[in-house]
Amino acid sequence: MMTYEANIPNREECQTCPLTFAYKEINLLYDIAVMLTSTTEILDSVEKAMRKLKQHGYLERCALFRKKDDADELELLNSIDLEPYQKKMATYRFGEGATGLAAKSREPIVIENIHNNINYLNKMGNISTQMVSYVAVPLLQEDEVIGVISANIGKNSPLNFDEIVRMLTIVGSLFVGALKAQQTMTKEKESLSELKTYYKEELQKDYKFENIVGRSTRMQQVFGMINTVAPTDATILIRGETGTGKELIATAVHNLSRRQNGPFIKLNCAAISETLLESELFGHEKGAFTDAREMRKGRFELADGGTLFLDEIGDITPALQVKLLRILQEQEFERVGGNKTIKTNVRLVAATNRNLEEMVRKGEFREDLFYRLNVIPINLPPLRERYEDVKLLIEHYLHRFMKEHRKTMHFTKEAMELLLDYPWPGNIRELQNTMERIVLICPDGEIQPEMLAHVLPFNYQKLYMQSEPAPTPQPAYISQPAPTPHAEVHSGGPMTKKSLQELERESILQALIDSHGIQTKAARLLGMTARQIGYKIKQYGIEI
Ligand SMILES: Nc1ncnc2c1ncn2[C@@H]1O[C@H](COP(=O)(O)OP(=O)(O)OP(=O)(O)O)[C@@H](O)[C@H]1O
Repeated sequence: MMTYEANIPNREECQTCPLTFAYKEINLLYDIAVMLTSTTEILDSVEKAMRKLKQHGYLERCALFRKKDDADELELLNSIDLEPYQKKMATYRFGEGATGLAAKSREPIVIENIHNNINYLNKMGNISTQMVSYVAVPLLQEDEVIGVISANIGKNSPLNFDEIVRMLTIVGSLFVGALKAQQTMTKEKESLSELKTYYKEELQKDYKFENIVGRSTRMQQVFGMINTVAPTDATILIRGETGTGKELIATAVHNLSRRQNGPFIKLNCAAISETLLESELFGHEKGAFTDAREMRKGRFELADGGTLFLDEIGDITPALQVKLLRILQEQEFERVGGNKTIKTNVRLVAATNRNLEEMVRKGEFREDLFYRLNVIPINLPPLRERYEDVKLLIEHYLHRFMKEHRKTMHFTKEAMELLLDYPWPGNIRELQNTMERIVLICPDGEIQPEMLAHVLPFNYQKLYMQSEPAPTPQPAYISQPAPTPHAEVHSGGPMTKKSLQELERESILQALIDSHGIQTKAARLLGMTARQIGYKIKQYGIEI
């Protein structure tokens, strides 16, 4: 690093030559700028810069404050000459003392004599008589106060107040610029590592076609359909209750299509607000709204050349339905806040567990959009309608989790019957979670029915364990003929839709009791998502 300090005279020495003095200032600022840009340890460099300013006799006790995110309050970011206990006290509300006043008024505050000025609060105490003045300069970014830089000025400072204010303004902006650059870098690093984790998780998911279990006629029909339509670019609408494998099937469609080497991008339309959803779908231009500091591509743009999976499509608002229709018809759109038309080549796979036809009838979902989406409908049956797959899935997940957790176990006939008779209201997701819990909780060896007490909803076991003799494995269909009353569940007879729903209601109620009314906890116990349990609580009119 170059320094230009040698042979440069003090102000007294160069009264006749103010330019030489200015050069000295410039060189000092140059050194600080180089220091800040040549490291990633910005706060260390800030401190070094403060010491340099002190060395030159310009400033003492220099301090950099930043505005808190959630309050009009300043907190100390870095300083020199302060003890830890003094640093703790160094917070100022906007308007409080000279430092707070600088933030509030957005103007530099100069206190000529700190020893007789009420605005100098001396919060940190221990001020020497050598320090006579105090200067606090607000730091602005895009017209917002983001902090304050301050310093005490000794009796012998070679600079006058104007020069000190100028010096602090320049140094403060250098500090802020460097800190901002570091912040952006950290954010980018974080989002890169999030992306890495995301892709790692995605890779770990069992998205390979051979991992999609299903020997039932209904699932065989689904597989046949996927094989036929995946290679085309047709829009697909996957229908099915929660946890029936809609996302898994969407991924299979992508992997079997000509777009398999392109991106597979997904978005759950129910999880976010309308404004956010619009910007997630179409992206936004810089400045489109308050938080839009940078341009961001939306999912339609990111999925260019690949597949976009829109889950919970039934949840989008009428305004967004119009925009979606346009993009489906014309394959073009504009980012939020922009007027440039962007072309995209995306294959859409949508999914929902809502009754779109009824929504169309009620005027809640556009009919034209419905037909655009419903080009190829794929209906995924719930587990209760494909009883023959339950055993397969139990075995599939038992093996998978045994391998994952390095355990060896098998079910007794009775334990398997208990699982087969359970209605699996949360479908495959619930079954999968239950199997992992079983593998984790049960010891190696034989799994007895009693051991399942901790993994199946309490009410189900109560119903089941009471039944004597042990029920024979009967399919728990709603499609069973001859509905039988609830009590017959105890004797192992087929469950009626009513008894199944009652069972589900009771399981949910029990889980809510077990989790002291905390829905997310109850959902976890049942292998459901918070949204699913919320929906069921509403459906069954359960009061919390
Ligand atoms: N046929 C299947 N064979 C094996 N595992 C499956 C099958 N279908 C789904 N799964 C697994 O069940 C879990 C739930 O599946 P998925 O997320 O695809 O359901 P979903 O219908 O999209 O759920 P939601 O409606 O809640 O979004 C996933 O872990 C998935 O791997």
